[in-house]
Amino acid sequence: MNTHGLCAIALGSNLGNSRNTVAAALKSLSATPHITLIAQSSWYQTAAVGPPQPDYINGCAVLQVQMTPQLMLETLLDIEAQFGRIRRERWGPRSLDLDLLLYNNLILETPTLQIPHPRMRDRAFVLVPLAEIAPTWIEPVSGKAIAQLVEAVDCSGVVRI
Ligand SMILES: Nc1ncnc2c1ncn2[C@@H]1O[C@H](COP(=O)(O)OP(=O)(O)OP(=O)(O)O)[C@@H](O)[C@H]1O
Ligand SMILES: Nc1nc2c(c(=O)[nH]1)N=C(CO)CN2
Repeated sequence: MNTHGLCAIALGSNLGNSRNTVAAALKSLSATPHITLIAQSSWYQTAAVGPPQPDYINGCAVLQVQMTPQLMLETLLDIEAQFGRIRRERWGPRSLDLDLLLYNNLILETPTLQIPHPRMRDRAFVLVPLAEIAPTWIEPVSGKAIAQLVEAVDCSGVVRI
């Protein structure tokens, strides 16, 4: 049973005042009991992947947590709800999206939680900010470091702001 560890998370928003939302969400997470902010990336403006929609603001953080992966997911979903996310179409616009990317070197597959996040390896909007703060972290499914994974994706739509 994993009761504590180092997590990487991704933040994204493309509805409302996205810059304020992602910054406030990270502040709220950092102020949560049993969570300590270790590192935060810059914010990026990124071209939307999926259906046509406005650009996103994306970023990543590394957090030390004293909670299980499941409880960490619930914490992220609670904060999404607090920031008024309306769940609509898959991959559609959202006021706040929080994804649990990595938890130590854990591989976990349950119906409600998959770690590493299964789509992180293909997503420049995740890998570019994560490479800033955790380049040597090994993504355990591919066995590759974040710095290696970022070299394999097209980063042209990801601009630091
Ligand atoms: N590692 C993970 N991080 C966040 N949510 C996860 C993870 N693994 C599984 N999920 C599940 O995915 C659900 C959230 O799906 P959501 O609607 O945010 O998908 P999405 O943001 O549209 O797409 P994507 O998952 O590709 O970013 C959560 O309720 C959760 O149960
Ligand atoms: N650039 C970008 N595109 C996306 C994003 C995101 O965070 N950034 N999130 C999505 C749904 O999770 C779908 N598409």
